[in-house]
Amino acid sequence: MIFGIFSYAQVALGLLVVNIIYPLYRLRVNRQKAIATGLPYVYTAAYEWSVSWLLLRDIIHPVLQKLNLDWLVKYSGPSWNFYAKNTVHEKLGDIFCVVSPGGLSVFVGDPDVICEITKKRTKFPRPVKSVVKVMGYFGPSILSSEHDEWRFHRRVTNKTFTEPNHKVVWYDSLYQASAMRDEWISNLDQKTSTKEGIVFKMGSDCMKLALHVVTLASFGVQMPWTSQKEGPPPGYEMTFREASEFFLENLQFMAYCPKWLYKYGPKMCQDAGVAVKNMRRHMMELISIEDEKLQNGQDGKNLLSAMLQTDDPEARVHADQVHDSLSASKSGVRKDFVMGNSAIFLLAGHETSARSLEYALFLFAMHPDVQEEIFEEIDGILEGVGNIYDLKYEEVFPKMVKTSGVLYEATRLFPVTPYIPKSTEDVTNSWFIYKDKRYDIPPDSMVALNAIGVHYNPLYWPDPYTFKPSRWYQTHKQEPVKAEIQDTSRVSSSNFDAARLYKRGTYLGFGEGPRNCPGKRFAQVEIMATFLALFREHRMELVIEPWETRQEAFERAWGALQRSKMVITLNLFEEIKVRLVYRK
Ligand code: HEM
Repeated sequence: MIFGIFSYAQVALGLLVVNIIYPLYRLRVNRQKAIATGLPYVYTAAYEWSVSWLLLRDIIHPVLQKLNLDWLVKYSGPSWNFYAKNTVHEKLGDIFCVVSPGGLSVFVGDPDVICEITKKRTKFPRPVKSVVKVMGYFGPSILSSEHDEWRFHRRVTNKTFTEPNHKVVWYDSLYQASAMRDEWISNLDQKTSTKEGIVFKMGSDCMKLALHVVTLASFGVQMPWTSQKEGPPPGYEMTFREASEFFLENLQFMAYCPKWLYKYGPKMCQDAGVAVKNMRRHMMELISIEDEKLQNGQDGKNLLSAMLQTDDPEARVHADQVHDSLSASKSGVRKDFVMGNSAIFLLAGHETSARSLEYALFLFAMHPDVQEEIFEEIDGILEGVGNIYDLKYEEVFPKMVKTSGVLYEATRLFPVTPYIPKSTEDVTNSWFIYKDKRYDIPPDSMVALNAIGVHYNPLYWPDPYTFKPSRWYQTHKQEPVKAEIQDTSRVSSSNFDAARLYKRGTYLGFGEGPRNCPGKRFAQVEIMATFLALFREHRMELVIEPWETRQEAFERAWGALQRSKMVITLNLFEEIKVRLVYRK
C-alpha cells in the first residue's frame, strides 16, 4: 500500500488512464471533429496552445529529437510552421486540420478564405481567453477584447493614430537612429583594429530604439539614447524605463505567472509583481500629467493624450456613476481604458517594430545590389539637405516608396507572427467557403491564418525565397504576378502605401481585415526615418570572414535568419556580423 490508501495497482491504473487512455480518447474525439469538417488532417502529440506544452516544449523537444521521436510533434514543435513555410500546404493542401489530444487546429493558407475569416470577425474571434490573457494586465484593451467591447476600443484607439502623432514618431526616430549610428561609427573609428567596426548589438539596439520611440509617442516620455543613470523617484522601486523593460522582456513568463505568487513566490515572481505595481503607478502618474496639461489647453500629441480627449460615450464615466481621480480623468474619461490601451501600444509597438527593423537591416546588408537602388531614392531626398531634422515628415515620407518596399519585403520573409491566431472560441456556426464548398469548423477550435504559408507561396510571390523589395513598387508589367491584383491603398490607413501589387490575403505582415494592425503607419514612419538617418552617408555590409567567399558568407547569414525562433514574435538568436562603412 502507498500513502496507506491506494495500492500500486490502483496508482498504475490511474496513471494509465490519465496519461494514455484519456489522451487517446481526446485524440479520437478531436479526430471525429476533423473528419466532420471534410478537410484533410494530420496528427500531433501535443496541442500547440496548451500552456504546459508552451512552457515545456523547449526542454522536451530536444529530448525527442535525440530519441528520433520528434515526428510525434511535427505539427506543434517549436516554430514548426515558420520552418515549414509553404511546403506544408504543398503536401496537405491549402487548408488542413492538426489533430491532437488537447484540441483541433485548422491551418489556412488560401488567401480568399483568409479574407473571409477576417471579415467574419464575430464567427472567428481572436482567442482572447486562451492566448492573450497577459494583455489584460493593465486594464481592458483593444488586444484583449472581442465582439462589441473590441469595437469600442478599436473605434477610439483608431482616432489616436493621427498625423501629428506620426510627426512625433518621425522626429524622434531621426534623433534616436542618428544617436545609434553615431555610437556605431565611434566603434568603427576608434576600435577598428580590434572590432573591425562590427555592429555587435544590432538586436538590442533596435529594441532600444523602438522602446524609446514608442514611449515618447505613447506616453510623452522622452528617453535620450544614452541614458543617464537615474534612480527611481521617491516611493517607487523601479524607474518607468526599468519597469517597462522588465515587463517587455519577460512577457512570456508574466503571461503564466499567477498573480498570487507576486508576493510570496520565487524571486522572479516577486520581481514581476514589483514591475507590474511600478508600471501601473508610473502610468497613472503619466495619465495625471497629460490630464493636467489638457486642462491647461496643451495637447501632448501622444496616444495617451489623444485617448483622454475622446468624446466617445462608452469611454466616459456617466453622470450617474460614482467616480474619483483614480477611475476617471478630469474630463470624465475612464482611466482603466486609457491605461489598458496605452500599455498595449507599448507592448504591440515595441518588439514588432524592433524585430522588423532588425530583419530589414540584416537583409539590406546582405544585398548590396538592393542597397544601390534604395540609395538612389535616399540620396534624391537628402540632396541639398544640411540638417537631417529639416526633413519634413509630410513631404519626405510619401516619397520613400522604394525604401518602404524594404520593410514590406522583410516582413514578408520574416513576419513577426508567422501565423495570425483566430478561433471559434465561445461561438457556434463558424464556416467558410473554399472552392465552392462550405466547411463548418467546430466550436473551440484554433484557426491559424498561415502568414508564412502564403508569404512563401510561389503562386503569389514568384521566387519566394528571394529578398526583392522591387516587387512592391515595380509596375505590374515589369513583374507579372499570377494572382488577381488589388489596389490595397484603399484599405490602408493612409493615402501613402507602396504596396499596390498584391492580392488581398497573400500578405499578412500587418494582419488583414478589421483587426489588422492600427500601428502600421506608425511603424512605417519609424523605420523609414531610421533608414534615412543610418544611410545618409553609410552603407551596411555583411562581414566576410577570411576563410569564406561572399556567397558562403551570404549563405551563413541566410541560414541564421532561417533558424529564427518564435518567442512571442519571431526572433533571431544567432549572430550575423555586419558593419557600417562610409559610402561617400
Ligand atoms: C513593423 C511593426 C509592426 C508589425 C509587423 C505589426 C504587426 C501586427 C500584426 C500582424 C497584428 C495582428 C493583426 C491581426 O490579428 O490581424 C497587429 C495588431 C496590432 N498592432 Fe501591430 N505591428 C507593428 C507595429 C505596431 C505599432 C507601432 C503599434 C502601436 C503603437 C501596433 C499596435 C497594434 C495593435 C493595438 C494591434 C491589435 C489590433 C486589434 O486587435 O484590433 N503595432 N500588429
